[in-house]
Amino acid sequence: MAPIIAAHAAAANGFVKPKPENQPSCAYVTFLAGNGDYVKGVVGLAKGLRKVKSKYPLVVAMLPDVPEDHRKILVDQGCIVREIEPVYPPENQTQFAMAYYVINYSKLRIWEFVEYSKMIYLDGDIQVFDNIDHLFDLQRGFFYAVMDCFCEKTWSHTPQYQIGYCQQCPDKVQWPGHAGPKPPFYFNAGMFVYEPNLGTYQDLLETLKITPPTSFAEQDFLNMYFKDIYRPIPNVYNLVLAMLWRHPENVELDKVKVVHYCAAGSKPWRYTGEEENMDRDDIKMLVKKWWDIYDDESLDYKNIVARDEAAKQTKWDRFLAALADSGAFRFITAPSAA
Ligand SMILES: O=c1ccn([C@@H]2O[C@H](COP(=O)(O)OP(=O)(O)O)[C@@H](O)[C@H]2O)c(=O)[nH]1
Ligand SMILES: OC[C@H]1O[C@H](O[C@@H]2[C@@H](O)[C@H](O)[C@@H](O)[C@H](O)[C@@H]2O)[C@H](O)[C@@H](O)[C@H]1O
Ligand SMILES: [Mn+2]
Repeated sequence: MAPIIAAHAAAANGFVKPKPENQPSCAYVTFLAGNGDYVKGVVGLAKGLRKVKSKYPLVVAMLPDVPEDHRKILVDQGCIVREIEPVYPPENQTQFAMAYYVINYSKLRIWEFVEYSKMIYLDGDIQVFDNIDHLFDLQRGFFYAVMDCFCEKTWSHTPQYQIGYCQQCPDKVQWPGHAGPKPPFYFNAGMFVYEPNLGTYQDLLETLKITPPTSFAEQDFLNMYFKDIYRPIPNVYNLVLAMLWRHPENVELDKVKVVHYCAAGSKPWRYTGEEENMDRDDIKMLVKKWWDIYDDESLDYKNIVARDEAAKQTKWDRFLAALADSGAFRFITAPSAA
């Protein structure tokens, strides 16, 4: 099994470094492109992070093709919007697993956000159901993400799929010697813990110019680029939904902290239940959990701010009342100016 770095175990054995004072800031970051309905995903993510009481803001790396009204929706939900320019791979004949994956190379712009010392990237089709702020305490200098699964037909073009090998169950079908070296651990790029850095950012863009694009676009590219410092973290931090029917033995649903709605037909905001596997009870439950947060008005930023203001005012009123009761000060009513 991969040398999984379990964040909680890491904390237990002192692996997590104590936070120095004045630690530069951290933030969550997601990516939004187009005028479609992914904006709902980002609203859901912003509200989900608030529901789990995360201490950190959500930054949205936004392409210019996102309409102004979508931008306003996200600002009104407390998101920090950062406009980015698209990043395109070199000219190619590649058939991406999904045609729109070509825009996903623009995710690389988030390495330029050096006002943050560490960030957690989350796809817009991800929801955080338990607080994962502790991942910001993982040791610096590594790239943390959850291992992907090779069993969906989206992988049918790969030797792993043709051999029947998957890193999620490496003992089930061993990697055969005749197929060359066993592939290194491969992560799903829907969620990762990384450190923005201008040198890395420039090198990423330069390296991309000479890297032929492949089926999973920027996910393949990031796996190649970070393979020497990639450290797997437990599946609970990014449940790729296909795991539910491909590796149920690796999933304890009540322990899952982050759900990635990446299986075909599973995007909650356009869920019909008609695609393969979408009529499963666990899928229906997870889609409902997403909608429960999305529809919860108490999690809207404006209501949270209003509630915090009211709480502050109540505290101040109590303080003044206690001061008055203590007789420490006599409140003299000012003579009427009239
Ligand atoms: O029209 C689009 C397609 C994708 N995305 C962003 O790109 C990410 C990666 O795409 P997607 O999640 O659909 O890929 P999957 O994880 O399903 O393969 C999404 O989560 C969004 O954050 C977007 O904003 N608009
Ligand atoms: O642009 C490539 C995308 O590749 C990944 O999605 C895939 C991958 O996970 C496959 O392994 C699954 O089979 C498939 O369902 C899923 O859509 C990332 O989730 C996404 O953020 C993005 O990087
Ligand atoms: Mn996704």
